[in-house]
Amino acid sequence: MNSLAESHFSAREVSADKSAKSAGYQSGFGNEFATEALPGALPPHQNSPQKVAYGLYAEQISGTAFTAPRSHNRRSWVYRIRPAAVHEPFRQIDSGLLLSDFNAVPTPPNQLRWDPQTMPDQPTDFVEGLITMAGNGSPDAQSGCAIHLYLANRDMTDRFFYSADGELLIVPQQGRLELRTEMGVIHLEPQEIAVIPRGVRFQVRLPDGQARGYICENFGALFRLPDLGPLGSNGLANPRDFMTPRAWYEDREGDFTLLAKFGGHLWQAAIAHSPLDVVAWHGNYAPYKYDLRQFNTIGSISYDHPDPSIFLVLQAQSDTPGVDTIDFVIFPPRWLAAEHTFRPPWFHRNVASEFMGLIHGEYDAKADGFRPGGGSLHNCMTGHGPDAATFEKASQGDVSQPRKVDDTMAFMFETRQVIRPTRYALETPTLQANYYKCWSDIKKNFNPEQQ
Ligand SMILES: O=C(O)Cc1cc(O)ccc1O
Ligand SMILES: [Fe+2]
Repeated sequence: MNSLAESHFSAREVSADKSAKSAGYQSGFGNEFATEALPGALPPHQNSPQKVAYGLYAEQISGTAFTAPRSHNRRSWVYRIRPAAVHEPFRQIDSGLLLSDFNAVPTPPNQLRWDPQTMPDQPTDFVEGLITMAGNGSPDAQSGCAIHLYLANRDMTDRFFYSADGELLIVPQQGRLELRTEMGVIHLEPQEIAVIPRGVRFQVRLPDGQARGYICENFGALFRLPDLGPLGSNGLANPRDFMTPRAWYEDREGDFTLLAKFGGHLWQAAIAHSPLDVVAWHGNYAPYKYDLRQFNTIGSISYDHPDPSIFLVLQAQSDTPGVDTIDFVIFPPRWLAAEHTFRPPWFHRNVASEFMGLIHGEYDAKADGFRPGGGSLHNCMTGHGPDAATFEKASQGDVSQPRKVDDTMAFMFETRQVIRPTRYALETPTLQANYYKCWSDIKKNFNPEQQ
């Protein structure tokens, strides 16, 4: 129960309303949550009574097939001022740099790396500031993902958005976000992530005036926590650290806009009320956030650098056991203790494809050039690994003592299918033309006479 339920803003008042305090969070991953902003708004023991308390409408939102196994089944019941159906017809609008067609340009097998994008000089909200960098699969196939950047410097006040194409994994890099969703408010800062489920309407406000970050739009099976296998029953991202907002609503009327990403395109409809009007809800299909600093990092305490699957936060499973369509992996601060070992990531080529971003600090495989807010892409079987400077340093240094890798947070969207950069990503001046040269100074050390 919360006191924010009485947030009845007029359209004029809302611009003065700088921040909707969160009504708090409920803890746990994929739980059956139940939350009401007005006492007694949730119907007891049934979902769809003949009349709902306070004159609310009952509505279900399903995120999985009705018949999905119970362990995967996700749906919620929302009790709202007006049903989601109440709005004018949608018409397609220009989606700018936001897209979901990844076949327009051939994908080179090159190592690719981008500098951070600079903030727009025009007022730009979260949706206007979406730039699709790469992706695979399609919303139609309900498999694959789009990798977007967002660069925003204007609050969404009268505009609301949802993606019917996929759930949105939001990774802030700079600036806090206030995510006002149908199911409650999430306050998010860099080093935290949020997931907004497919279809859930929301708007983004910028407490710091501007914000930049990354998004993985997951077209396929919903993100879930990985199994832990021999690690046992605890570790990696612990379920209790996931936070889902409590119900919060506004009763606000005006000339508003509802934006939908649907079938890879952007659509717009007039709506005369705020769709953030859910007074109570229950179920297991809801937005959540997670603080990456809570990750229980596991590593080698004997020898050799393990595969990065030990850093897996969330996975989107495919139909093939053990093969995910998307792995969301992080490289958080951690102790390196492996002896007689080359401690940074080794040289490698993988069947999976890897888009990396840097939230904060430095990444231990790259001495320089990989900057916070930038990105890199190493596709299926593309050779990569430590740059020449990192190799020199790590193959000479003392590895008899543990060393802390501190003050860093990098992440990877790793996918089963090749990640195809967009035309924009291949033509933007932020693409580093000389990235491949970070391996040019790798020396030939081979000497058959010396073991
Ligand atoms: O390419 C990268 O830096 C990511 C990565 C890290 C690691 O520790 C092992 C393999 C891998 O792809
Ligand atoms: Fe890699």
